[in-house]
Amino acid sequence: MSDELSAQATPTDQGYEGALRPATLDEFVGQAKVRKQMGLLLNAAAMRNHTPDHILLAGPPGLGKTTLSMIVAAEVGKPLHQTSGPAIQHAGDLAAVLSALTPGEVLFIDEIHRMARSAEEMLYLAMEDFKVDIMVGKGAGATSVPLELAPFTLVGATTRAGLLPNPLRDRFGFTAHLEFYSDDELTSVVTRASGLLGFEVSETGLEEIARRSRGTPRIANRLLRRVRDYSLVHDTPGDTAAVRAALALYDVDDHGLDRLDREVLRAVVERFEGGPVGLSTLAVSVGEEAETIEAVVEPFLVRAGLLTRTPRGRVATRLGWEHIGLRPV
Ligand SMILES: Nc1ncnc2c1ncn2[C@@H]1O[C@H](COP(=O)(O)OP(=O)(O)OP(=O)(O)O)[C@@H](O)[C@H]1O
Repeated sequence: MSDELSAQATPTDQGYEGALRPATLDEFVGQAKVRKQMGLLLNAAAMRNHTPDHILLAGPPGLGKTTLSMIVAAEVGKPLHQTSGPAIQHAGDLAAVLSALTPGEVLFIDEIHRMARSAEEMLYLAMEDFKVDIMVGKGAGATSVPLELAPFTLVGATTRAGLLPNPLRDRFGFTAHLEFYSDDELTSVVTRASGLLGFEVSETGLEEIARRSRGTPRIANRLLRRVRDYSLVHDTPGDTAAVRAALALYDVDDHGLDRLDREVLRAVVERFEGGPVGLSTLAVSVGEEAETIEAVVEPFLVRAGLLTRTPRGRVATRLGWEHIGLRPV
């Protein structure tokens, strides 16, 4: 990028995802029940001058878990310390993170279901009593030393709440289940984002983007940025025609299915005669991780009424067959 351009371009100009992130609960679109529950918990803690209770945020990717963790830190006016389950592979890793926390700091652990078991058990005591037992020395001479921690608020995020052991899940004072967003909510998301980007899009164009964003704000903002690129390169206004042309270029169909969604649905219909088919068999047939299919693709296909999950496996619905252009056998 040329120097003068890089000097002028701000993160918002660049349209980086983070630059569009809501900074307060008021700016956070949708999830009305979660916002009310979270607002109550934060206000009550502030009135008591206490650190808020620990919060678990569960839901598919891109629905606002990281955003909410940042909002919690902003609302309590304390620093946010971010890490992730995969980065905590030993109890020592967690002890280092916890002992560095200052009073009232918010600790965000993304993908908390992927933390090492030894660290998980250390977290139980830390969450409940703000202390950890550190093993000092090795072998017969090893001793356990209690370490007092500063009071903190843990915000855990997971796309697989079912994988969390009960002792960990039970220690969260509040669990928020983030749902997919409605088309109207996503229209608000992209209306706000287009204003931040200074990119004017017609109302019907914004509604079209929202309708094809798989119920997910991250995707809505990403599609908006692609339409913005298309509009710039082709020197065309952000109207419905530009939206449709840009989304066609990026293989997003009328219902918001992307290439992988269609591949999975087509595999169930054509290779497994509509199902039932098991998750691992389906994952192998499309060359994807089972976790991606289960956490990203399926929740959307099920919500769109194209696929159902049965005890015997995944089954395509009549709508699913028709979406592929076939009739159920
Ligand atoms: N409720 C919302 N209102 C407006 N924008 C939102 C909302 N939720 C998410 N976004 C936008 O979507 C982007 C992705 O959200 P975020 O990173 O919080 O998702 P996530 O659930 O943490 O995803 P992952 O599980 O992949 O970490 C944010 O940068 C933000 O711009």
